[in-house]
Amino acid sequence: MKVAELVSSKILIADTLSQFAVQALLEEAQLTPKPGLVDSVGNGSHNDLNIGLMEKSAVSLKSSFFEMAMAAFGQQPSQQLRERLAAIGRYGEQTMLEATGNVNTHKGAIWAIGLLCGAAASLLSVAAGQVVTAGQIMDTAGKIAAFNDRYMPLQYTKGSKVRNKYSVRSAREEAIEGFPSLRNLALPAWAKYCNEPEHIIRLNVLLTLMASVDDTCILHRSNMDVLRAVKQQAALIIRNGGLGHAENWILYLKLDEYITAKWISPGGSADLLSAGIFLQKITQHFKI
Ligand SMILES: CC(C)(COP(=O)(O)OP(=O)(O)OC[C@H]1O[C@@H](n2cnc3c(N)ncnc32)[C@H](O[C@H]2O[C@H](COP(=O)(O)OP(=O)(O)OP(=O)(O)O)[C@@H](O)[C@H]2O)[C@@H]1O)[C@@H](O)C(=O)NCCC(=O)NCCS
Ligand SMILES: Nc1ncnc2[nH]cnc12
Repeated sequence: MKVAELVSSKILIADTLSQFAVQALLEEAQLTPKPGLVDSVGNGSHNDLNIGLMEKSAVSLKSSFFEMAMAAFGQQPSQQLRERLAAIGRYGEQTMLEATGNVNTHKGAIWAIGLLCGAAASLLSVAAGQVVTAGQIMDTAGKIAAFNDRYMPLQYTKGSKVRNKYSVRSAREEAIEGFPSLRNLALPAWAKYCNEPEHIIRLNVLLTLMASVDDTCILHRSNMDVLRAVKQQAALIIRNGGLGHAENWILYLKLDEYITAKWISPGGSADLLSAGIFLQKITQHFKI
């Protein structure tokens, strides 16, 4: 392949990946109704968020995802790649805060989708016609995340406060372990409910994640008992066959009432849902 062709194919792939990333964020935000989360009809347990802000945030992140894909082309997982993606990720966080007037809309999603975007670009640049699976993308993302970022500023984040208090799998471990919640729960749930309408599949995937994820957003605003109660209620709906069954909407309504009463938000599960939508788009488009 000539240099000009190579550069334009890289740009095309990076553009496609970053478009998919933004679409995944938009589709997660617009999925309705979601308990405690912003959706098309309400702001969930958030005084400072709304659907317009979520959409603005998603669109603002396009160039950051594009840069992450470009940075990863032709690269194997390495400390250098980890640090490059981290610098772009921090720039993305800044861009998000500027777009939203300082409200955190997508920090967890920038992390998860940013790593997956870089991993996909890295694999697509060497695969040239070979099969690349969602599993390989998650493995590669995990390997990148496992490298140390020497330039990470010391921040006392909500996640770090929760990690000091409880032994949990937060956003950090989720990525380093190669996204077990996506791999073992979300993607199998997609396959299991594949004959349902798309919005029901996605709500069932969200519930599947909520039944298991140690969501530091929930833990930071409440405690382990509340997280356990959320997990149990979400798991019950899934055990009963999910939201394709009309009678389970009563349980979903109860879960929503509980989440609203406790004023909590499953933001970590929402991020993993958008990461799952992103992987689905990649695998469908690149037929991998
Ligand atoms: C490694 C980082 C993810 C930082 O992690 P850490 O845990 O230290 O930091 P947090 O600031 O707490 O952010 C983590 C966000 O990840 C989401 N999340 C939570 N639990 C999980 C989980 N178990 N698995 C996966 N993901 C999870 C969650 O994001 C969503 O919630 C956000 C709203 O959160 P917040 O504002 O904190 O809470 P609210 O209650 O809404 O606020 P108030 O209204 O009360 O004020 C929302 O944004 C969702 O996205 C957590 O917030 C990583 O970010 C990092 O190191 N970044 C540096 C750059 C980098 O290295 N990038 C690499 C390449 S991209
Ligand atoms: N829809 C949503 N509402 C609130 N926080 C979120 N974080 C990610 N998606 C979210």
